[in-house]
Amino acid sequence: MGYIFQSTRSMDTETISKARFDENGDAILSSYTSWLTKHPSALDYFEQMMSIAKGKDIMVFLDYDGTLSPIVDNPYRAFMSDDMRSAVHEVALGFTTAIVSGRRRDKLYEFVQLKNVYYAGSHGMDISIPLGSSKYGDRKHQTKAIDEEGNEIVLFHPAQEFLPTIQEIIKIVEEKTRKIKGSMVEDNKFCISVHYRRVKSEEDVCILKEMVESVMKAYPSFHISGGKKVMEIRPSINWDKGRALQYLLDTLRFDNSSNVMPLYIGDDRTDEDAFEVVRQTGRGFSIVVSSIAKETKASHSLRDPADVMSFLIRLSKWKKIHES
Ligand SMILES: O=P(O)(O)OC[C@H]1O[C@H](O[C@H]2O[C@H](CO)[C@@H](O)[C@H](O)[C@H]2O)[C@H](O)[C@@H](O)[C@@H]1O
Repeated sequence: MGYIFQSTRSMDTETISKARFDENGDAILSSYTSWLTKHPSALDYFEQMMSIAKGKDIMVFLDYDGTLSPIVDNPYRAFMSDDMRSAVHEVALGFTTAIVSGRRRDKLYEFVQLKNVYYAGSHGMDISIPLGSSKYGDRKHQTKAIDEEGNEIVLFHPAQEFLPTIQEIIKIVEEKTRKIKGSMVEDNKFCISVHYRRVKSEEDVCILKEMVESVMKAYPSFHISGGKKVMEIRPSINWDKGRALQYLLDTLRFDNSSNVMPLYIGDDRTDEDAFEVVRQTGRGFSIVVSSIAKETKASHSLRDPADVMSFLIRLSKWKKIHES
């Protein structure tokens, strides 16, 4: 049985230990306090983190839903607050910053509306970089293009060939699931999200899942992964948010790439791939956004988007002090 996501600020230890699964279906560990010793708060450990980062080129990676905007019932209304936008803007003035999301890139830009950050949509399967900042080479799946404002950009689309099939799947899944009240199919361009947050009964959720699974049997080159009350239909290519992070580190122009330190903040299962890449680089910080104790590869934690904002504000202030 699923567990309703709830801030642990209002929960006592006994309540936390009774909870069993979060809304991803991931096990909730018994004690948040002992979990914090393994994944300390990035706010409490800020000074320690920055003493390690001093002299390095931090590159900031941010997930969107559940990290920069709180989880809400309607995915089309997951707005970012102006204060959060301004915090991200300030961070991006001091550090190279990218937003890596399951959302389609154009939608992500509509929400974030910042010109000084890089965008990787569709779980990293849609990356856009201005030509001038890209180490543009003979890399597969890269093409030059012109954006809406006439700027030369480099697009990276490793799942381009799947586009027609994705549209076909969307039509079939929409048709099949139409009767499940509250369900919603979101076209994320290179992947598809089937939402069930607003489906009232557990029985309907099961029927919906079976419907989607049965449709997808005819599409063996795709797989379904889970997220927060969502089924994510993705092409089965060797690409994820971790690979996207690596791509951005490799592709953006850094004078001394061994001096670059990735800092990734995310809340969802798909962010774990990026946490793993950060771990493998042997430098950098991975921060999970969670108010419950759960299995994660992240080194640090923050409770919720409000904590993320405080962290970002502190980070840009730190940068200003250490620049002067
Ligand atoms: O990688 P992310 O930026 O975290 O995107 C993951 C999915 O987020 C969105 O869905 C989630 O947030 C919605 C709004 O709060 C919520 O209603 C839904 O239940 C969550 O699963 C987004 O709509 C998906 O397309 C993204 O794949």
